[in-house]
Amino acid sequence: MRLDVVSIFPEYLAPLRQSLLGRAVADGRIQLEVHDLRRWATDRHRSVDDTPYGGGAGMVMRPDVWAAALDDVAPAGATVVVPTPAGHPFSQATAADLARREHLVFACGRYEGLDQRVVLDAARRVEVLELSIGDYVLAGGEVAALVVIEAVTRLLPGVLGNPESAVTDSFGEGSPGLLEHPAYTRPVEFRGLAVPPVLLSGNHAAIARWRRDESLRRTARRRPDLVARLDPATLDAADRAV
Ligand SMILES: Nc1cc(-c2ccc3cc[nH]c3c2)n[nH]1
Repeated sequence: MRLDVVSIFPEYLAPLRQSLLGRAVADGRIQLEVHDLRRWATDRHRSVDDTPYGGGAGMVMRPDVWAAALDDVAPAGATVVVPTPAGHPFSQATAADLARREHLVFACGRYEGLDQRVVLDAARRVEVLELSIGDYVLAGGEVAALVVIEAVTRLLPGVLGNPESAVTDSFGEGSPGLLEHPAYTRPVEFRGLAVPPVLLSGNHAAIARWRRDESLRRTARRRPDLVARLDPATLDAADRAV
């Protein structure tokens, strides 16, 4: 997979060169290039924004600068991801879809965002996805791009340390729509708090049952919206007894 990220704060994307992802980039399993949007600015002040038509607070990012950048960075076949609070909700399913693509280009806005014609123009030749990572407002698209890139690249074979956890995590394909059960490690007692005895029993069926029950309980308590979306066909009699 190739990743290109365009931003006026390229140093915001430095975390992409850390940890497991950084190792995948360093050894070429993932190609990553971060671009400073000002490279495509045309005036001597290298400006990238202007006042909004129709008035209102803040500045809007100029279409000419962004279009020139995407013309260079997003060839036919690339998928352009534009983080925005007004985007389609980003989900694990979206991450799985993006993980199957060859080339992702992230257009990270600042100020009040990109002139909408940047999206309209790019959509004439490549797929453009406007994505929201949640119903809260950030100061720019860089952090959202980091979130999407991490969620996507951890699904790529050979990037994540333990491929199994990509399945068993909350929202993983192994338990679609359920929150992950609690996890424990040594010591067996910590500050007066014990590990649930079933986890020490060696009874794998009982452990699996306990974990499933905990996932169901946790999901019912914290995310009733997910319970409402559960496919009843995926629940067995023991699930229904929780
Ligand atoms: N889900 C979410 C995305 C954003 C976001 C994305 C891009 C820009 C550009 C300027 N402010 C931005 C905010 N906030 N919250």
